[in-house]
Amino acid sequence: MINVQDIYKSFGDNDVLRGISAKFEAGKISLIIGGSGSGKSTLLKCMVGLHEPNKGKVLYQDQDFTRMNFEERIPIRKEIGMLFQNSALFDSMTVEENITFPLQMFSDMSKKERIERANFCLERVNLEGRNKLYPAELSGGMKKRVGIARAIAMTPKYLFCDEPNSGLDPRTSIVIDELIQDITEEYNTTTVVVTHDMNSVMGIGQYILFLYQGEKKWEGSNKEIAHTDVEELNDFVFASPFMKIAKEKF
Ligand SMILES: Nc1ncnc2c1ncn2[C@@H]1O[C@H](COP(=O)(O)OP(=O)(O)OP(=O)(O)O)[C@@H](O)[C@H]1O
Repeated sequence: MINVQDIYKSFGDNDVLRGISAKFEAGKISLIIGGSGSGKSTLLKCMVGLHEPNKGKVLYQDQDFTRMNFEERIPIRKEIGMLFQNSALFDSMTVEENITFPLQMFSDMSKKERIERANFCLERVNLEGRNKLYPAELSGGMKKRVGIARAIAMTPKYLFCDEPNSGLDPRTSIVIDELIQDITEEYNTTTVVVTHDMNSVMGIGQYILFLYQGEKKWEGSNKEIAHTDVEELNDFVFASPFMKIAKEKF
């Protein structure tokens, strides 16, 4: 469980986050949604320590991450897996080297153990046998899956995904969503996803946090979202003609 309490973050006179509180539970997928510039990525970065909030706390279980120094954060950082927006694979490394990289950095596994773990993770994302390929030889969806394999290599307790569906076709997006869902359930991870993808919202949004101009405007589940009377949320989620039709069915 990650507990975010009253987070404020400004860049100069730009007040980006204004008093955000939310609970992200283990074994559940939590989505952060909102318009462009509403502060989603900034919140994610405050949660993993890439930004320091001006005020407020981020608690991992009961441990106050915000108060910790670099050294004190290391054990929690080791429990965090991250899937970045562009997959952020190292182009000069093979798939296997990309996946074993965090293990080499943060674990005391032998080379043989690291390769076994890479094979297991590749199998988990249905890319078995692709060890020796380079990122340039992979499709966008395959890169995301390698990114997920790398993110789960250390068996993380916390999984953060920034726009996991960006640039993917709808079918591949669903495959990625299902994979994130399966991993969350299998390993009981606390999974936090920043997304613009309304299919993901309706499909896997067990907890949804809607940011509007740096404030929490709504929170709830995908079951509840279709019945919201929050105007800004309705305008955001059900903006497209397709989503308008989908809303009637819920
Ligand atoms: N490092 C930074 N320095 C200065 N301003 C920043 C920085 N990072 C983000 N901002 C500003 O914070 C605001 C929110 O940005 P953020 O990236 O969190 O939004 P977002 O909701 O993730 O948007 P998008 O959906 O477009 O990715 C923007 O006005 C942005 O310019």
